Amino acid sequence: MAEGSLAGFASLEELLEEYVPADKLQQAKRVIYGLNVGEPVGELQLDAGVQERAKVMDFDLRSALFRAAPEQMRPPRVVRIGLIQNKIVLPTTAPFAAQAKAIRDRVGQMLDTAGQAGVKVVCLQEAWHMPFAFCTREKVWCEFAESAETGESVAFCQAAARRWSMVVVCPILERDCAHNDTVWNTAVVIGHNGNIIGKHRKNHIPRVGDFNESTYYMEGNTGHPVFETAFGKIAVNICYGRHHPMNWQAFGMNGAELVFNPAATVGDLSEPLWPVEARNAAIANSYFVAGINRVGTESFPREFTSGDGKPAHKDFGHFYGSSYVAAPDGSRGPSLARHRDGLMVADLDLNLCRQTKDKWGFQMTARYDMYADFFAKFVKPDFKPQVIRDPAL
Ligand SMILES: NC(=O)NCCC(=O)O
Repeated sequence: MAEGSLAGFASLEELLEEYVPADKLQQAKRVIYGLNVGEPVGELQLDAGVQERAKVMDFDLRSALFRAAPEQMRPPRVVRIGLIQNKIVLPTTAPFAAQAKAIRDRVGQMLDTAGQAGVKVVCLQEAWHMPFAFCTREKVWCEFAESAETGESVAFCQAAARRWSMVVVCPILERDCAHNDTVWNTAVVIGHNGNIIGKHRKNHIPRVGDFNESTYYMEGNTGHPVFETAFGKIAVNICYGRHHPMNWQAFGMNGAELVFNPAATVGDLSEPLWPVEARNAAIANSYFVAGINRVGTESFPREFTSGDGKPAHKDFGHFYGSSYVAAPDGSRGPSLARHRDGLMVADLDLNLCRQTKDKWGFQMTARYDMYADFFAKFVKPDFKPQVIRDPAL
């Protein structure tokens, strides 16, 4: 059985396809994956050359096609997006520069395949240019941090953006030299001309399990920016920020049509949450969400503990990949493999965002003023929870 697979399968879809008879599978999928404009989410016919590259370069290649209803007053606004999940290439004991270069070389293969497939906006996984060493609490890993403006990984993505006229979302460990060498967890958004449009710093920093990230960086100070690109209004909610509904909501209120969630999370902690959270955010905020999770198991040279009673160990556990796209109408596409590098290519008709708003009206039934009032009270030291006690107790 392939290491890191789901009981020998690349994904839950593959497992279901093997065991559920075709007529019943259709019904099961309708309930589990939803319908997009009344139909199962489609698949793209990707170029044979693109498929061949994925085979030769040994990465998973999957696709999804999300439609919107035709409108009389607006043409369709279809954008082709790409999600890339990747393992580290060299062991974490290798020289740091060699590790970083090997990852760039590997991700470059998938970025170029995305470009060849006609992708116009691509997003990489959280801190894609390095091992996710934040479990260790060792400060040596800060050496991987780089400038969001001039860093090597950013320059590498800028070159890919120029080569393919493609927006690239490049999540890095950032070193802000202009502010006294401060370290941040940041996504740099690169325009299709290779220019830097802006950056977003991770808003919510985990303190759960081995995710000892607060040893390295603080909560971000960039708010909830939406980046207006040539291909749509996009935002980035970095990993653990997906557990915070208001974080998602603020990106939506600033006008996002597509929110990427570059992540690094492991099976034991969050696998059952993963298929729910991006999809729920897409539904609640009437925008598309693309979740990209790291893949593979990364072992570190020295043992660490996280104060949770577990014996000292050298790895986080398995990063389960399973990147996917969810649509505002509640439908979702297939997952990339749980155990392999992968590229997801998806066509999204962004008209579906406004159509869903018009149908469900969440933006008009949200009662923002009521909640603004509640939160204003909640953050005051004299806040008293509104609890009405059963007088019979
Ligand atoms: N990278 C990161 O924030 N991971 C936290 C774990 C999780 O949110 O599943």
